[in-house]
Amino acid sequence: MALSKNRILVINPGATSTKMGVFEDEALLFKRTVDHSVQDLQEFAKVVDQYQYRLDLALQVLKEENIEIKTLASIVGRGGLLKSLPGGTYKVNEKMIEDLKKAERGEHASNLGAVMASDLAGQLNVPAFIVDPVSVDEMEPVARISGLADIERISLSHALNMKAVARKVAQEMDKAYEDVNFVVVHLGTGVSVTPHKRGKMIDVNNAKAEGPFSPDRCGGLPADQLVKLCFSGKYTYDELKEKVSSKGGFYSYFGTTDAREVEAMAAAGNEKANIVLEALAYQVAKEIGAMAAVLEGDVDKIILTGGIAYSKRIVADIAKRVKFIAPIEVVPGEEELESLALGALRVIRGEEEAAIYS
Ligand SMILES: Nc1ncnc2c1ncn2[C@@H]1O[C@H](COP(=O)(O)OP(=O)(O)O)[C@@H](O)[C@H]1O
Ligand SMILES: CCCC(=O)OP(=O)(O)O
Repeated sequence: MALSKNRILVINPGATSTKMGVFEDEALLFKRTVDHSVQDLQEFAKVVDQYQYRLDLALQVLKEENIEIKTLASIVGRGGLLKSLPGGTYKVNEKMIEDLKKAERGEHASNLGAVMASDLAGQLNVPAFIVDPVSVDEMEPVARISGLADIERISLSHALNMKAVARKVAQEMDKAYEDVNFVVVHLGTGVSVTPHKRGKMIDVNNAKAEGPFSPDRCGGLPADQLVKLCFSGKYTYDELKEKVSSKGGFYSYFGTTDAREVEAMAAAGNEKANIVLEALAYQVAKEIGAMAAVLEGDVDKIILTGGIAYSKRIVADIAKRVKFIAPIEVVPGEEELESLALGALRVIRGEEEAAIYS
């Protein structure tokens, strides 16, 4: 088989799934989502320990799709919790892999994207990239002040999907991303609410630690009660860290991170499920209001994206509270795989220079 120059494998490890696909230039050859239940992942103490499990699944999918790995011209992974950096396409290098393996900025499945891409690319002697990692940081100085001198607010978000969707919506308005103001909300396993001012994400609730709760995270908690819980002797450091970052939100109330299951419970008359669903929409709406204030009310559109944006009920519950701010555009699901492939293509074609992580 002739080697295709631009056959690109993209790998997006998320909290509850590994999404992957193969593109030939812009054309999608296939896309697959392998879901991981809490039970599947509970034997791994750290995210990096999931490496072989997720890699084997990815290789199995390639086999099932009849893609020979030697035909790949490059591999792109979702970028993880790296140092704060500007958006763009980055060549995977040793420093990046070292930082991700150490998980100094925290544990998240996206930390595996560059590691998986780098190992496969190394075997094939082709380049590996990441695009718009979760640590893209375009916050203005005022947004970094937390209110406690020991703590600085940081930017961790679904930057890849939010920027891709924002660009697409701007294009549909016949405008450039750099000419509009949006509040973009990613409703996934984590939730990001971001004001995009003329092409820059000038603030964001850190999707691992602040803002609304989400399917597996608690979001911002009342500080004094959290401090009390930390020193209650009920939990170790690791247990409490896991509780707030992957066993909070829907999971803490219902033992599932699947919004569809919680909706089904509410529809069957479960009152707790009903109010927790309403609370998610309520908290997201409050955060949208806060980010509209960051934009001084100059908001062209509010964009709702991510898996939960498929939920008519949650979207309607958010919309009724924020529709006074700006028109709402719903773009359910995500464009992460396409955005990863396009980011690599721009570099392969010489349209953009790959940034270097250092
Ligand atoms: N049709 C749907 N209706 C409601 N929720 C959905 C639907 N499809 C997916 N979801 C929910 O979206 C969440 C995952 O969103 P996704 O954007 O795929 O997450 P991730 O952030 O892990 O990429 C899960 O809670 C899932 O239950
Ligand atoms: C850390 C920000 C990105 C994020 O929360 O992704 P998931 O929703 O996939 O966990």
